[in-house]
Amino acid sequence: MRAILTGGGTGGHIYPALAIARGLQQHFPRTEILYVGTNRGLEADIVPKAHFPFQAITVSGLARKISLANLQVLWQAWQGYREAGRIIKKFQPDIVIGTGGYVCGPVVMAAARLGIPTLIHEQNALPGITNRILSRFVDLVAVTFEDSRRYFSGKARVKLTGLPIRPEILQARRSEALGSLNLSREKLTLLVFGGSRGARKINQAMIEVIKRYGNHPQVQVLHATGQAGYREFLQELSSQSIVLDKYVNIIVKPYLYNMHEALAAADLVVSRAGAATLAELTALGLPAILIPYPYAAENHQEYNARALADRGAAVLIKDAELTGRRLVESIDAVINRPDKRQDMARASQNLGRPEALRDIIKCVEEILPRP
Ligand SMILES: CC(=O)N[C@H]1[C@@H](OP(=O)(O)OP(=O)(O)OC[C@H]2O[C@@H](n3ccc(=O)[nH]c3=O)[C@H](O)[C@@H]2O)O[C@H](CO)[C@@H](O)[C@@H]1O
Repeated sequence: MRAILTGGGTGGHIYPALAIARGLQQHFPRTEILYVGTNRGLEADIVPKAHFPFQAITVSGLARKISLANLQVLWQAWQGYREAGRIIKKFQPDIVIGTGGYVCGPVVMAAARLGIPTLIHEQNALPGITNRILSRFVDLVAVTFEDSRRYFSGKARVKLTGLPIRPEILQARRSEALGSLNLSREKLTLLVFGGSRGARKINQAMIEVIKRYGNHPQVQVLHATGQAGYREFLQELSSQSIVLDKYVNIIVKPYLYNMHEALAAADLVVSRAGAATLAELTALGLPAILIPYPYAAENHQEYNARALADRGAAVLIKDAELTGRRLVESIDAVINRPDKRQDMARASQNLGRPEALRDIIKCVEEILPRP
C-alpha cells in the first residue's frame, strides 16, 4: 500500500492525518507513506519528527476578501497543483487522503484528476472551505459530526466516522509516561495547553495557577505555552519575580511532541476546544476545563466545548471571562474533588469514539480498487 497524506496549517489538520498514516501502517503490510504539506505550516516541523517522509509544495490560503493578493494566491495554487501532480506521478500512490487546510486543495484535486482514489476527512461540524470544494471531486468524505453532511455537495459520498486519533494516544501507559516526563507518581497532574499554536490568554492566566500550585505537595503542572508564546511567558514570569527553577512540580515547555505521554499522565486538562483535542480527551475519558478560542470560524470551538460541558464532561470558561483567579478557582473545584473528577471522566468517556481510526481504514478499503 502506498499512500499520500496531506493536510496542514495547524495541528488540528495534521494529527488526524498522522493518525490515519499510522492506522494504514498497522493495517496494510508494507505501507509506504508520503506526507505532502507546505514549508510554512506546522506540518514541516511535526511530520519529520513523527518519522514520516515529507515533501513541500507552494500554496497559500485565500484572503477572505477579494484582493490583488488573491491573484498571487491563485497563481500559487496553480503552481502547487502542478507540483502535486509531479509528486503523485513519481510516488504512484494507491490512495490520496486529505485532512483539510489549503494545502489539501491542489494535492487532492491533482490525484482525483489522475484517477487515483481519494478520501477527505473533516474534523469540525462546520466544514472548512477546502474540504467543501473538494467534496465534489473525491470518492469519499469522512466526517466527525453528523451535522456537517449538509454542507457537502449532494453528490458526495459521506460517512460518519468520528475523528481519528493517533494510536499511541490510546496505547500510552500512565506510569511509564510519568517516568518519561520526569513527573512524580504520587501527585495529581494538571496538563495545560492552548491548541497546537498555544494560547496567549491561557498563558497569562497560568501565572496565577503557577503561584497557587508552585511546590504544592499533591499537584504537579505540565504546561505547553505554544512555540510562539514561550519566550513571552518566561519574560512575564521573570517580570513578576517568579523563578521556575524553585518549583520542582511545574514543567513549562514550548510544545509537547510527546502528547500521548502528557495525556496518559494527566488527571485534569486545561485547553482550547479544537476538534482533535476534544477527540483525544474523550477517547481517554479525561475531565477538562475548556476555554474555546472565540475567533475560530463561526465560533465553532464554543459549540465543540458545549457538547462536552452540557454532558458534564467539562467545565466551560468563556475566553472573555478568563482571568487567573477564575482559572485557579475552576481548577481547585475539580482537582480537590475525586468524586467530581470521576463523574466528569465517566461523562467524557461516554462521548469518546476511539474506534474512529478503524472506521476510516474501512472507508479506505471501500474505495481501493478490488485486487
Ligand atoms: C484557532 C482555530 O481555528 N483552531 C482550529 C484548529 O485547532 P488546533 O490546530 O489547535 O487543533 P486541535 O485543538 O483540534 O488539535 C491540536 C492538536 O495538537 C496536539 N498538540 C497540541 C499542543 C502540543 O503542545 N502538542 C500537541 O501534540 C493536540 O494533541 C491535538 O492533537 O484545528 C481544529 C481542527 O480542525 C479546529 O477544531 C480548531 O478550531
